[in-house]
Formats: sequence, C-alpha cells, structure tokens
Amino acid sequence: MKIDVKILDPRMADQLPAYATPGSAGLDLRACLDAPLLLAPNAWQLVPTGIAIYLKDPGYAALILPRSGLGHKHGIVLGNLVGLIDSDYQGQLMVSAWNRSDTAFTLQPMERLAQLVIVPVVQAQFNVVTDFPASERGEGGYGSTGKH
Ligand SMILES: O=c1ccn([C@H]2C[C@H](O)[C@@H](COP(=O)(O)OP(=O)(O)OP(=O)(O)O)O2)c(=O)[nH]1
Ligand SMILES: [Mg+2]
Repeated sequence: MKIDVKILDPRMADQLPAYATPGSAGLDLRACLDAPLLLAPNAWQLVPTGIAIYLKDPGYAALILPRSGLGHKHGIVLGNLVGLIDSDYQGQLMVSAWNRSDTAFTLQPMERLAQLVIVPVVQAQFNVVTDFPASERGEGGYGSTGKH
C-alpha cells in the first residue's frame, strides 16, 4: 500500500520511516528536534516528527505506539497512551512523549521515539434496538468468566 507523505523537515528526506525487517508492523518515528530535549520525571512534551501523512481512505487509520525498549527501560511512553491518526488528518505527525519514570531522560534530535502502525478500520452505523438477541456472555464482564 502507498501512502502520501510530506517531508516537513529536510532532515527527514533521507530517513523516512521504514519497516526495519520484512515482518515489522511498525514504522519508527523520529524526534525532529533542533536540540536535545530534557524530559524531567513525569514531564511530557509534544514532539514533531518532521512528516505528515494523508491516508485518505477512511478504511485505514494509523496508531502511534511506544517503542518497547524506550518504554520499558527508560519509561518513555506516550502522554495520550496511544495516538490515533485519522484518515483525513493532513498535519504533522506529533508524538506526545511522556517520561513516566522517576529519572530524567534526554531525547536526542532525530532519535527514534515511537512507532506508527497502519491499521484497517470499519466505520459502523448504529442500528437502534431495545433488546439484543441472547448471547452466551450476556451482560457479564469484568472478570465474570473467572480468574484462571
Ligand atoms: O498522538 C497523536 C494523536 C493525534 N494526532 C493528530 C492526528 C489525529 O487525526 C488528530 C486528532 O487526534 P484525536 O482525534 O485523537 O484528538 P482530539 O483531541 O479528538 O482532536 P480533534 O478534535 O482534532 O479530533 O491529531 C497526532 O499527530 N498525534
Ligand atoms: Mg478527535
């Protein structure tokens, strides 16, 4: 699949997000910073990625997810937990970088900060009813099937 991309920061021209391996699901997004960015414990900052994408087709969306190494080892995750990129969004991809750890972290310019996953989307219409046909689960949830 081909997606239109705009290069907003010239440094991104020769390092567009790419799949690291043939089986990769995520495209790494870089922190298009002019200088290192210090994230104090529990601080968060909106970080530009230097690119814009236009998915166009409402049958797709993109998700911004943390990188597991940064998230697990350094506590650098996302202020919005998951970023959802609508198919009609044309602005710069932004990453809300949140240092959830108790140690300061310095983000370096052009460091790979998060990852983008393109996913299929179904846009549903609501059909208003008063009762649902019975299902095995019914209204049970929140652990209703037991612990083990
Ligand atoms: O991590 C993110 C999340 C969102 N966006 C952009 C793309 C998305 O299509 C748009 C709106 O995001 P969302 O709908 O999640 O935010 P909102 O608070 O509902 O804003 P809006 O009223 O613009 O929809 O912001 C990003 O660049 N990065
Ligand atoms: Mg919205």
